[in-house]
Order: sequence, then structure tokens, then C-alpha cells
Amino acid sequence: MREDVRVNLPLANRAGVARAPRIVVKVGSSSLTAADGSLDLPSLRHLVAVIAARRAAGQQVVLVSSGAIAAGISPLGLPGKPKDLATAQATASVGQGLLVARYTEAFGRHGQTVGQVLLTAEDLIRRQNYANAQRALERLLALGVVPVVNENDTVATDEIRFGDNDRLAALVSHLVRADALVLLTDVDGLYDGPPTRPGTRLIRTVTTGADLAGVEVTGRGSDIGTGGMVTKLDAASIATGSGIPVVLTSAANVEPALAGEEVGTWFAATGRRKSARRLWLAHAAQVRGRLHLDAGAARAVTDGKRSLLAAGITGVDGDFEPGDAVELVGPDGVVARGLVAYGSQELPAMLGKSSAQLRENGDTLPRAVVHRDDLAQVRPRRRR
Ligand SMILES: Nc1ncnc2c1ncn2[C@@H]1O[C@H](COP(=O)(O)OP(=O)(O)O)[C@@H](O)[C@H]1O
Ligand SMILES: N[C@@H](CCC(=O)OP(=O)(O)O)C(=O)O
Repeated sequence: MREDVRVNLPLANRAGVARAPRIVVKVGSSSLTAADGSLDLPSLRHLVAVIAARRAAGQQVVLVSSGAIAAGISPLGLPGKPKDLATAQATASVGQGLLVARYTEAFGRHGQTVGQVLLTAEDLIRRQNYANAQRALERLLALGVVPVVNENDTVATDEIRFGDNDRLAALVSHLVRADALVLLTDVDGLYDGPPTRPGTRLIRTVTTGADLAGVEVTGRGSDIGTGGMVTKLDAASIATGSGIPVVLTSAANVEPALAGEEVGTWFAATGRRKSARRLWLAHAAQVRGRLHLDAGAARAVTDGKRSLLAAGITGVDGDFEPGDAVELVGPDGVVARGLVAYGSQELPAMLGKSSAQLRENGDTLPRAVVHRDDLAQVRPRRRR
């Protein structure tokens, strides 16, 4: 597998983006939509021309494109972005076909082929589906195709969906082991406050969480966008935390951004590449319950990266089976996610008990409730 053969160090700066073997580019609806709400073809064609040139130069590019719902609004004669799920699903069904037809035509002008990849949250939640999506994307790239990825909005439900393509793009970057993620939106980078407010300044580089202290971010900036800067920072945190640097800039800046020029905001990689399983656990797994930890246990699993024992658990919520994903909640909030070794029926009788006490109670070989190999730390997430 690629993971075994490619142990590239994370790119150190923007210049590396131009030479990176594989990148993921995500474009938001706001960058593909004209003022009247229809698809902005000149913007789409410009984006395609720039990506096609990188492809021709030998770079592999995965394009994560929003815009299905935006593209479906005018053919259906709707007044704006639908609010109810069924109409949103139908609009995406109409719009996604149109969107991909535009990409097929635009890349075709450059002699290049696209392949549509529609993912559901399930594809990243279930391990078998994850491997399946990974294999399909790898083969598309090996065949020289530009995969055009979106969430499968027509079958996504409110309960189970990514909801924003920023996070999807970060997870796809990890899935394909990209060297960089380029997030294209309608502002030229991250500002220290809403960019419409006079006096706010562009932040050029983010190397640690401290660079974001005091930065004010809000939800979507246009009627058509989804998560605004909040989801972009979440996405940047997922990607950089697993060794993938991020460039955030406007779609108008796509050419200099992919050429590695000094545009937008550069988020340096902060962590090392994680196993697909850990990333899945931290960001995509559907959580079935919660274990409440005392302060000592919360410290043990976060600072000490140790297994969670029954002795440090003070309460259990939810209905789960052994092997399900649960959240580990310390006195100050969620600290980790893990795969639990016991079900919600048997755990309450074990709480607060040491391994010796559990043996006395008849559990001949008490296991850790969550083994350290089955733990993924969770960084505090910003609220939308
Ligand atoms: N601190 C900030 N820096 C830059 N943009 C911000 C900030 N806070 C909020 N935003 C808004 O985020 C918007 C981009 O998000 P969104 O509308 O969801 O776009 P997209 O469709 O590209 O995902 C910008 O138009 C901007 O108004
Ligand atoms: N999957 C949806 C877009 C969701 C989304 O995150 O939109 P955006 O904030 O514009 O990137 C669509 O294609 O309409």
C-alpha cells in the first residue's frame, strides 16, 4: 500500500504545493455561483484550466466540489437554497448531474477525463467502505482521471451526513494521502475577524493553535455557502493534525495558490500522519454512547495515552455493544473517542472497580474498557 512506501515529510511551505505529487483541491458553492444563483461557468472553467495544467505537469489532483444544490436551484425554479431535506435532496440530484456535466465538458477541452465520486458519511464511518472508497480513488488517479468528489446529498439524511464539504475534503485528503489540501472559497484567506468588518487583517500563516487565539470566525458568508470559516478551520485542524498542510484562499487565487505563491493563509502540518482507523475514530465514527471519566482517568488517556480502566469511569450513557465507538468525557468535556470493549448493559456494574475487584466479581480476565490502541484524542471543536 502507498502508506508503506510513501513516508514523505509534510511540505514545509507554500512553495512545496507546486511540486507535491498529490493534492486535494476543494471549491465551495459560493465560488461557483453567479450573482443570479446560476452556475458561474467562467469561474468553473478557470478553475478547471488551472487544475488541468497541474495535471499535465504530472501532479495528481482530487477535486472536491460543492455546488450540487446551488446548480439545481434555477432549473427547478426554486426561489433559493431549499430548507427542507427532501427538496434539498431533489435539488442536489438535479444539480449534481449538471455540475459534473460542466466539469466533464471543461476538463474535456484540455483532453482530460473526470470521474464522479459521491461519498456518504457511511463511506468513512464503516471501515470496509473506507477501504473501498480508497481503492476506487487510487485507481482513478492511477488511470490519470481527475476524481470530482461531493457528498451524496440525494441519499444523505440529517442524521448521517458530513453536511459540509470542508470536513469531507480533509477526510478525503487523508484517505488519498494527499501532500496538501487547498481550500478555495470567496475570501482570499483567514482574517482575524469577519472580513466585511473594516480593519480586519489577513492571517498569512498558522503554525500552532496559538495563532488562532482571538481570531473571530462566523458561519457562512453568502446565502449559498454552508459552514463559513468555522468548518474551514475544523477541516484545517483535521488535515494539519494528520500531517497535511492546508492553503486557504479564494477561487480567484487558484493559479498562484497551486503554483506555490504567497497567497492566502498557510496552515502548517502540526501532527504526524495517523492510521486511517484513528482518524476515522476521531472524526467520522458514529458515536453510540458516552463514558464519563474522573479527572485522573481523563489525564491518563490524554496526557499518558494509557488505556481506560473501569476504575476511572463514573457514569455511562447510551446503548452500545462491545466494539462500538463511544465518547470519553472528562470533567471539562470530551477528551477522546474509543472503541469500547464492554457493552452498555455490563459496564454499570463495573464502574469504579479495580481489576482485582472485577476478578473477585467473577471477571477472570478483566480487559481495559477502552484499550490505548483503540483510542483517538479529540481536540476541542469550535461551535458553529
Ligand atoms: N475570520 C474570517 N475570515 C475569513 N472569512 C470569514 C471569517 N469569518 C467568517 N468568514 C466568512 O466565511 C465565508 C466563507 O464560507 P462559505 O460561505 O461557507 O463559503 P464556501 O461556499 O466557499 O464554503 C466568507 O465569505 C466570510 O464571509
Ligand atoms: N454537498 C453540497 C455542499 C455542501 C457544502 O459544504 O457547501 P460549501 O460550504 O459551499 O462548500 C452541495 O454540493 O451542494
